Amino acid sequence: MMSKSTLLKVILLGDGGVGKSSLMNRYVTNKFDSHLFHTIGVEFLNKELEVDGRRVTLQIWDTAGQERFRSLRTPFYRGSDCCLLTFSLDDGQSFQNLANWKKEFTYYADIKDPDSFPFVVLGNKLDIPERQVSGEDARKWCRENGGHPYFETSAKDATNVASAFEEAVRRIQATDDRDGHLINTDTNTVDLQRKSQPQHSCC
Ligand SMILES: Nc1nc2c(ncn2[C@@H]2O[C@H](COP(=O)(O)OP(=O)(O)OP(=O)(O)O)[C@@H](O)[C@H]2O)c(=O)[nH]1
Ligand SMILES: [Mg+2]
Repeated sequence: MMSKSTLLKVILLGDGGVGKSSLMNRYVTNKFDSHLFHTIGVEFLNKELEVDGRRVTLQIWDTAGQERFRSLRTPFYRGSDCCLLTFSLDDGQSFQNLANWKKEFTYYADIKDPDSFPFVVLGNKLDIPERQVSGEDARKWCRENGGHPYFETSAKDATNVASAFEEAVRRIQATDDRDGHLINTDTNTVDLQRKSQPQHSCC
């Protein structure tokens, strides 16, 4: 008999060029492309993993960070179980914009209680020596904006990428254990007590 696997939707948000697609590709396919094209709209990839003895299917949604694609990405926010707010450590403006990304997500995903929603913050491109954002400033922002976990990652050399996605799963599980839940991908049954339902829409 197959064991149960839970489907979890995590969404990567952040300015164009911070490395969202690269983080997803590194995690799912273990590859890195130094000349990746900007994303248009959204794309997603699935990854099976086990966290603390529980099997999950992580559905990672990668969105277009450029402002001109705003209307193409926002319809896909609903049903997210966790939001990965991403900036680049060599780009101070992308860090400044985290608050806007959080606001955009909270509005379009229709999050009723942002304080208890699992956000994880990623400072990417750790491998680049010219930093514009210190770990101290990033941690301070996370502390003051809801106590979000913070990871410094490099999609290029794979630093902390798996740990960041695993933390996303832990945060979701902690929230779900509190609220009651879930979707079972083997039986396709839905627990109607769950607050947010994953959606499987596509363009
Ligand atoms: N040095 C370094 N370069 C990276 C890293 N992650 C991504 N890049 C590069 O940064 C550029 C932008 O990366 P993407 O993954 O396309 O960025 P994105 O956030 O998906 O951008 P949009 O799709 O426009 O929203 C690419 O040339 C990547 O190769 C990293 O960790 N280190
Ligand atoms: Mg992209």
